[in-house]
Amino acid sequence: MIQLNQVRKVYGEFSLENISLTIKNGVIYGVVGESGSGKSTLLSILNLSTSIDDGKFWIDDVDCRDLTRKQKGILKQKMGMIFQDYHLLNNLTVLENSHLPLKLKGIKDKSQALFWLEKVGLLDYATVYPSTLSGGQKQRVALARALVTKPKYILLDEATSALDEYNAQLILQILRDVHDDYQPTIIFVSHDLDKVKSFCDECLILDKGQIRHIVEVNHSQDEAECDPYPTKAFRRLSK
Ligand SMILES: Nc1ncnc2c1ncn2[C@@H]1O[C@H](COP(=O)(O)OP(=O)(O)OP(=O)(O)O)[C@@H](O)[C@H]1O
Repeated sequence: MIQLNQVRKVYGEFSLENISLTIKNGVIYGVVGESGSGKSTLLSILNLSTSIDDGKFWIDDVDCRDLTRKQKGILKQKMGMIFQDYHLLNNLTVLENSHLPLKLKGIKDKSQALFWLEKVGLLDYATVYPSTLSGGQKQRVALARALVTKPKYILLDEATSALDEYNAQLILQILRDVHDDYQPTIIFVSHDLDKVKSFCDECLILDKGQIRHIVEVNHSQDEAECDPYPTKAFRRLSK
């Protein structure tokens, strides 16, 4: 479980303020908001890449404010991350990129990396280098790399935004299958409201660095039957 209590992060004129939330184990949690609302900043806090300026923050009951390098490493091993710009290593092949998180754990066996490359439809590309791939293919390699350790937390920063609808749906379907398989917690940052509404169980709406609303998404409920405030907020954001 992830808990934030009154978290604050300041970047010059911009600040994330009063961020208090609980992300329960196994939930698919959306973070949505306009450009510059602080979505990536929040994700990089959750990913332990950015320190907080104030407030409290726990992952699995571990206080994340003053972690040693070793403690951070242990928590990070529970995470698989997809970055907005993929973060693939261009000097490694597709297979080596996908295998990297296992290699860092001392696991030489590449069978899991091959398994995930097949899942994302890129087995034929195992020996090529990322620079020769399309954006959608790079994103699928990033997905294979994020999933190869079977992480407890899967963090996705605009993982589908740069993709055509076919590739976006492919990635979402793989994530749904993974979620059905072992119920990881998935944190899905996006400005695409339709995808957040169809994919997530719960959704945080960020507005200028502050929580505007936390919405439980009821997939069986018609929008007209939903609480009018979040519906309005969704509409405003979708303009
Ligand atoms: N490392 C950094 N150093 C300085 N300012 C930063 C840093 N990271 C983010 N910011 C600032 O924080 C604000 C929020 O940025 P952030 O990337 O979190 O927003 P976002 O909602 O993810 O936007 P987008 O949808 O465009 O990716 C912006 O004003 C940005 O310039």
